[in-house]
Amino acid sequence: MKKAMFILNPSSGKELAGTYKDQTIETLQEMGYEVHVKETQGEGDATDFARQACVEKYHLVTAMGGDGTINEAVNGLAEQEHRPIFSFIPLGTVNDFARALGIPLDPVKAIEALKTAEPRFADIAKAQNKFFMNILAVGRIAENVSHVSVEQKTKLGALAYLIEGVKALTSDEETEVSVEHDHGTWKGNAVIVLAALTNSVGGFEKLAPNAETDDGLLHVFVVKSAGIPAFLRMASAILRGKLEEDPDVIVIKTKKARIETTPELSCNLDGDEGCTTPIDVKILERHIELLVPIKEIV
Ligand SMILES: Nc1ncnc2c1ncn2[C@@H]1O[C@H](COP(=O)(O)OP(=O)(O)OP(=O)(O)O)[C@@H](O)[C@H]1O
Repeated sequence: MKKAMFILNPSSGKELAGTYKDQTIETLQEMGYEVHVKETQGEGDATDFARQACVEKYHLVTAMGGDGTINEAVNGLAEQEHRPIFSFIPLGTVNDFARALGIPLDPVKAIEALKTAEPRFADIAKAQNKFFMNILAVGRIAENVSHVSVEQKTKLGALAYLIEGVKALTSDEETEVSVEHDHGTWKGNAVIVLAALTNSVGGFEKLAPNAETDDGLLHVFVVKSAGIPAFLRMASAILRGKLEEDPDVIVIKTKKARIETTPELSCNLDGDEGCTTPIDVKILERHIELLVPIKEIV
């Protein structure tokens, strides 16, 4: 019998994993899997469980939780030789990866959709020794957002970025940035550098409207330091899906990049604090096989 590992984070989102646990187990059993349930207790557990599923040759890993839990599970799968098919039920506050893949944000529907989902390969990326599926953000804004409390982020959502952006622009400290990519090097003062793999970033589904989950590219946006009016104009451009057209935004499509900053800054990976500059980032094309609902179900 095929084996599925079901990893759930009881603390994610509104702590509702318990409510959806039985429905998920039953659904996976109906799909023909012998289900092994693993509940996380803290940081790193989802990574360890996913890695164990690879070593023990599971066929499927299903994770239930927020973007943090999904990211941890992917980090467990990423470097293993045998990688089970991966699926997930979003329970977080932002759920960017689910938005990008058309996985329903309502957990009941997402579980139901598993029954008719089909496997599809998706890119992930590696920044230093960590993997991400959605977004790498480097800059004073990103660093500050990493330190915003979970409660505030839940309450403010994307507004947290706007507030930190205005704060960064009103401080006197400039950040010199260099982005070395497949086609050259960009150097200048910037407030934030984003490397996106999918169209949905921070809940904005139009930040990188052209990014596909399997296009083999990092969609890099360098937001130049051009003053508060320009920053607010760019914030509005993001909402309209027109960031690429802004004169103070540099758009780079590349398979790898080296991002350096002066001063040194920590980055934000899929919403959580990650490595420190200089950062080497590269795409791992179609690296994870995902169960994704067919369009009609969504
Ligand atoms: N049993 C647990 N109790 C408390 N924290 C846990 C537990 N299991 C895992 N964690 C922590 O939860 C973090 C991941 O949370 P996750 O991102 O899934 O939920 P969220 O913060 O509600 O969602 P989002 O990221 O969308 O806001 C992990 O990094 C881990 O440290």
